[in-house]
Amino acid sequence: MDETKPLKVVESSHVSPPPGSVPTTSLPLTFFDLPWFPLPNVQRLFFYEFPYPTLHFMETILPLLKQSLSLTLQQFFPFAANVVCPPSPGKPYIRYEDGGSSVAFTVVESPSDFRCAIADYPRDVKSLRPFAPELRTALSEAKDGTQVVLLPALAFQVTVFPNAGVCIGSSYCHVIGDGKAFMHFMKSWVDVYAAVGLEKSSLPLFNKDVIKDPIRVESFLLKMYHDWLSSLRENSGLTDVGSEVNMVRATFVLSRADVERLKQLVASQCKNEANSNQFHHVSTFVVTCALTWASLIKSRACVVNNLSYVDDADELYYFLFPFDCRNRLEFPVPSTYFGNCLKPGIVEMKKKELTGENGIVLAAKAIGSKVKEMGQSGISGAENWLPSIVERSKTGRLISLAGSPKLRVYDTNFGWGKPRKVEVMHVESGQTISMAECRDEEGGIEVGVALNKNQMDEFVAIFGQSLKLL
Ligand SMILES: CC(C)(COP(=O)(O)OP(=O)(O)OC[C@H]1O[C@@H](n2cnc3c(N)ncnc32)[C@H](O)[C@@H]1OP(=O)(O)O)[C@@H](O)C(=O)NCCC(=O)NCCSC(=O)CC(=O)O
Repeated sequence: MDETKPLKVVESSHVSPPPGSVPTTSLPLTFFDLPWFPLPNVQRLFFYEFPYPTLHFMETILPLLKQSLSLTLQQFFPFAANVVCPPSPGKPYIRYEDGGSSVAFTVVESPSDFRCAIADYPRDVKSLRPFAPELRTALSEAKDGTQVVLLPALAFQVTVFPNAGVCIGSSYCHVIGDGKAFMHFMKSWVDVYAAVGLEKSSLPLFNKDVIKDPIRVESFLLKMYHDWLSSLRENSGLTDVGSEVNMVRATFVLSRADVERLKQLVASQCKNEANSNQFHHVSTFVVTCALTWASLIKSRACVVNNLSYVDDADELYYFLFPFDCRNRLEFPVPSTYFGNCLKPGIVEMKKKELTGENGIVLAAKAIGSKVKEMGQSGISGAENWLPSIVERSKTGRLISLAGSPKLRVYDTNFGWGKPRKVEVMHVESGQTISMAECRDEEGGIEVGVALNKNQMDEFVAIFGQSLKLL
């Protein structure tokens, strides 16, 4: 059932803004953009029901899809550009060239089962890979003869499952922008496709000067960038998202009622505390992260402790989540700001707390406090953001979060219905979980998880049991 059958390439092309519509332009990168160089590209798959033959898609949908993409790229030109990576001591930057920059756009046909592709149940992590486009790093020669690495910003692959569905697979370079910037672009594409047009007030803002760097974090991050570039040249390739054998991925859906019950559980425990008058941040996001993180560590403990007895109850586990800083800093950054504007929130808890009876409540309190604290701290301590992630990820006990219910990925409706399923590929590393709003119920939430088969069995049982006991 998980077997993926070979694809047939139907069309291979490139889409760029209309010729002459965007002048050749360079944009600098900020200290929010630089940390993303070593990280994998973001691959997001949007699956739609489309019960028509491939020819129907090619004749009635594809021309307008490409034309509207071209017009949208005119407003979001960095997504048609490259990140230029010069050797030390050069600084990387974004470069768009009129007549030279474009987005790879491929159409393929798949004989695979669409229902299997959009399923929630655990499936081999490899089963979705054929639907995600690759972004290929290139080498180019600068005017002075030095070789520079070029990272393309974005690529699309549309997969048609004849008489069943289509998948718009995207791959973008995180250095260009974060999830908010990417979803701003996707929703604008939908509006242009539907001939709604783009409001001037909702156009992206490319002014990188809005990001202030009073403590010069950039200089430290540039050093890290040059180290990364050297290793890239030595290994002649980008870091791959490695994944173990026997890894499966699955989606877990929490209904609005599940979320409400979780919130009540946490709120009632907080009320019983001595400092009950203290405000606790008990949002949908917080309780969902708490349930998932606690279930993950419990399931890992079940699998590991079956194999050997290890006294690691005091060992620290880490949960990393991104915090969108737009409109939340010492200086104004508008919500339409294009680029990266995320800071990391890291929560740490002892294994015995997370896996204990009260693990979900303790995790919710820890994550909620961190969200609250981050809302007040602006960019202070920015020089420690990256080192603290690197240090903790070395332990193998760091789980990070991709996506957010606020990105509203299911609003990406081109006119043939909202997506049946949206998936984030790099969940498959097993170190990252994904989160999105629930497709079918306002207030519900979806979580994407990948684990080895044994741990997934435990996780399914623990996660389900926790919800039942609420
Ligand atoms: C730090 C946070 C995760 C914390 O989220 P919380 O929901 O706990 O807290 P909050 O202050 O934002 O919201 C609290 C309450 O206010 C309401 N609320 C506030 N703003 C809202 C909005 N824009 N839309 C809907 N609801 C909103 C909610 O009802 C919520 O309660 P309730 O929910 O209970 O009703 C978030 O603020 C945030 O920054 N999210 C964005 C993260 C992001 O951009 N991730 C993508 C990373 S890029 C990436 O990973 C790559 C990619 O994805 O492409």
